[in-house]
Amino acid sequence: MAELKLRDVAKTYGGSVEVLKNIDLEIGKGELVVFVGPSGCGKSTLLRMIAGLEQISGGTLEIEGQVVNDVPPAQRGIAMVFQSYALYPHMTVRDNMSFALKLAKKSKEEIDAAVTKAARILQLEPYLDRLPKALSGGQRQRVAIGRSIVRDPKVYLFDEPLSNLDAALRVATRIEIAQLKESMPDSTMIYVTHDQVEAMTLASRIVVLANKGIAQVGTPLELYERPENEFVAQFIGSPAMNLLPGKITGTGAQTTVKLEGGGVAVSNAPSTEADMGAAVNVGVRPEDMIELEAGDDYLFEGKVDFTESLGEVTILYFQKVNGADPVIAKLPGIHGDLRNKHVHMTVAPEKVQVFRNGKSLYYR
Ligand SMILES: Nc1ncnc2c1ncn2[C@@H]1O[C@H](COP(=O)(O)OP(=O)(O)OP(=O)(O)O)[C@@H](O)[C@H]1O
Repeated sequence: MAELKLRDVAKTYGGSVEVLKNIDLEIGKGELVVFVGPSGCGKSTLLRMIAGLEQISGGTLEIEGQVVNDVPPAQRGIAMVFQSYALYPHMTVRDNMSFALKLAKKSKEEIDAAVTKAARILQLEPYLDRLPKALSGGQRQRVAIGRSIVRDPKVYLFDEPLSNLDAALRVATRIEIAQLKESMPDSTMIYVTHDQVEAMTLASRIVVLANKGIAQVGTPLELYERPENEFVAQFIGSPAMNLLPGKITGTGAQTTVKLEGGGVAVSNAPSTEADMGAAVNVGVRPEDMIELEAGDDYLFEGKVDFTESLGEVTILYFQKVNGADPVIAKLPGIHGDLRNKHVHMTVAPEKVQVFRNGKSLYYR
């Protein structure tokens, strides 16, 4: 049974500002689902509605088969971890972690057992008698997580828990969260982030929110390899997927597209005769482009305008054509000065996406 079920959920602020609509989503027990999307798309709003901190304007939210739209936050069996740790500054780590259980009038033995267990999972045992001010940012975030673990919730909600940490600590804490999830395989977690690496590495499934709704739900690799639409194609991955306009010239199990730039793309995405001649965008990830000797069948050719050498990869920005975004290629390793060089590129057919009216041919 799904742990969490959202049916046709909507959110309107002040009776007129519609932020989310038609949200249908099921989250299974033990999943770690990550919400991503552009700023202001409603990620936090959706999380807060699940927590009960925000009224649901339409549709239903079920937790373990029970509609909880009107159930107060404390009775939903949910714990939320915020980006600001919201620890009580005058209480020790142990007291911070015990607080909710004391309020719930649990016995001292129960509280001690829960705190000891959470402290062990989070490696906080050496710090139990310290005040929050004597902890690092990462340790404070672990205490905040510990406060939710002791309550043994059905669902954990994380709202950008790592965004206040510096880069190195973010990586370390991200790995800790992945290990924490592994140590609690039955716990269901929902996680909001801006960070693609967090989404790709932590999620069992990613929910991409855009235009008030869900643009796609899938495993990280499904979203990367088979984006359903141009929005997801360009949102997941960095630099973003190139979109090259063209017309379909061959249909069947493979689709051939003659590109406006002169090249030809062959994709494993299937098409029908009705697609013949249709205007489409061909999607190609910068990292899938392979340099070709001139003269072969190329998908793209252009003059390199600018390069960035990152050591492990070199990013090529091609000269813009007709004011469109520059085409970008990412080549492994270090290259000599490629600026102004005329380069031909190809891409393997299984890596080529074709979008008609913004929607992938793979999803028909
Ligand atoms: N109390 C409110 N009244 C009116 N509009 C609101 C309210 N709270 C949020 N909004 C609007 O709802 C939209 C979604 O906000 P939300 O914070 O959920 O987005 P988000 O995806 O989490 O954004 P970010 O990534 O920037 O944190 C925004 O356009 C925001 O301005």
